[in-house]
Amino acid sequence: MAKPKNNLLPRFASDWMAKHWRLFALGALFSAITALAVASYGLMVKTGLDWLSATEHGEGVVNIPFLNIGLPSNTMMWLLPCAVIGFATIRSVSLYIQTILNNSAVQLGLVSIQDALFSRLIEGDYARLTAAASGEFVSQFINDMNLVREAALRVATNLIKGVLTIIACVATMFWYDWALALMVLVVYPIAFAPVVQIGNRLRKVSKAAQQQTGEMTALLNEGFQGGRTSKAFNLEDYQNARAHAGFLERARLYLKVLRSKALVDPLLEIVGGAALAGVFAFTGWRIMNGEATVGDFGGFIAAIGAASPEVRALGTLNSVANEGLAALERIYAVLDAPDKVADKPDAIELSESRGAIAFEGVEFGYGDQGVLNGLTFHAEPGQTIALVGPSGAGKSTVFNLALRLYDVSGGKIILDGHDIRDVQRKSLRSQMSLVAQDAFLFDDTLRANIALGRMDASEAEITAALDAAACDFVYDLPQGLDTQAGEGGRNLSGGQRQRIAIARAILRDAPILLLDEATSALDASSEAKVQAALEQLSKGRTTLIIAHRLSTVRSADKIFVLDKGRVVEEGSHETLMQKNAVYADLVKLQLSE
Ligand SMILES: Nc1ncnc2c1ncn2[C@@H]1O[C@H](COP(=O)(O)OP(=O)(O)OP(=O)(O)O)[C@@H](O)[C@H]1O
Repeated sequence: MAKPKNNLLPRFASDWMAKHWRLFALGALFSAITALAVASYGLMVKTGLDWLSATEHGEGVVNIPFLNIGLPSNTMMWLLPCAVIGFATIRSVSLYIQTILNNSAVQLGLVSIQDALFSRLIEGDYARLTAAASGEFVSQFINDMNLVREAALRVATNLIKGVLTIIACVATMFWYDWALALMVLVVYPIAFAPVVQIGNRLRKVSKAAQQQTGEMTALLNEGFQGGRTSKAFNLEDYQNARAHAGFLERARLYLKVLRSKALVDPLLEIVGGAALAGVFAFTGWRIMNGEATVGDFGGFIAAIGAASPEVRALGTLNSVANEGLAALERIYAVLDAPDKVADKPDAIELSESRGAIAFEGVEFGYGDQGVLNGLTFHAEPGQTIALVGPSGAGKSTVFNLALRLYDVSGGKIILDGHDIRDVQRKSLRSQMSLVAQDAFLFDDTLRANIALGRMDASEAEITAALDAAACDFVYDLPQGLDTQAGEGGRNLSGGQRQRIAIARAILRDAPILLLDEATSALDASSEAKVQAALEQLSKGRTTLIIAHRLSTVRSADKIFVLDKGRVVEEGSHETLMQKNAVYADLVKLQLSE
């Protein structure tokens, strides 16, 4: 269950930011120094104006605020410019240090969020990964992180500096003229109410915009990956139209966000103008009555001038923070989503499986529609079992369930006498070696892709696996085993990818082999070699084979013919041929092709 939204900020702070409190605290210290340096401008303007008007009236001594000492006019000539330069230098240096400190703290926090989000997705339910378009997760890492970064930075940078600058400026304003300061203090909060409202609205709009960004990323991904099909079928117009609709929607949502955001600055502008007008009128009247000096007026204006950018930054900070909160909501929704497939607290760790697998009355469906409907079959240790049947019968689903990528909705799967739901998933999967239909490779070297089967394999073991899987093509590549596989293995042909995936499975040396159309993309001569290697490999291991080409499963100990998620026939090749029913028909059909 996702936690309530109002928990987000404290959770965000304690989960990710609190551990970097030292950096934030130092950042806050430098923020305070910056704020005081900014507020000092008001005092210097007041002193400067009082000095100028004293000099104009022939007075030789100027009173220095706070210090309450009088300084000769000619000392002020050099002291005031030096003070201005000194405070400006302090302000610049502390601003720089504060920016670096806050950025470092936020960036480190973001690394932890990205680590947590990525491992949550990779280690969590497989169903979650396949349910959403891949672009949506990519977008979370890029766009949502940007929004969180922006919000956290603005809070760290502007909040303390802004609040302290405003407090210091307001304090000096009260010191110059309390009545005037009171007037300004009343106007600003009233003007701030709509700014806060805008921020709240932004949070909702921004959530929709971020959602759409995810869909957009998925659409672009699909567009680029489907380039071959798109060209072959002249689908450029179709692709352009889909992308255009996405871009338009993106622009619409962006403008919706902007319409709210763009209101903030003009609103604050009006407030600033009104405040200035009020100050002119009020101070003019007070100076005329001899209750204030020109220096007070100048200092007041300077204080408003110093506070205004901070007030404005706090106004836009609210919008940015709300956009960040919307992103945070999406991030926590992923982090908090419970896993359907999880290890029980007392789950057993399997050390070395014997390889006795049994599906007993297994029921399963990805959605409402049943895919497996009471599937029952057994594989004894060391046996080779073939699963054949029409497309969509549920054969690959059997592997998904054996690996516990999903849990059965009825019946059970037993491995060595244990219901696999009672076994730790990692230890279950380490008993199995899968060669999948799509033979996925990572964009790393071929050597690394093979070694992923067993991280501690030696070079000699890798070479042996390479030879057993008939990967002789590797030696013809200019960079041999150091060749980069490309995204998903796109630098290799389908058959080459399949052989590398087989080499990886050979190296894994697991007691159970799952071969899903493992040799379907191979040419006849490679297939014969790889087939021989797989037969050698399957000796002493339980092997489940899915194959459409029935010639590859003749030597299986037992063949199960699946249809609509249940076994409709079983036996060896010979018995099934003699039976002359479903399997025999499939074989005859293939022979006649
Ligand atoms: N991730 C998924 N989400 C929803 N439905 C799915 C998913 N994977 C498979 N299916 C559906 O489950 C059914 C069985 O699919 P499965 O891949 O197990 O069949 P198969 O027998 O291996 O087919 P083939 O021989 O074509 O590979 C199909 O109707 C398919 O549409």
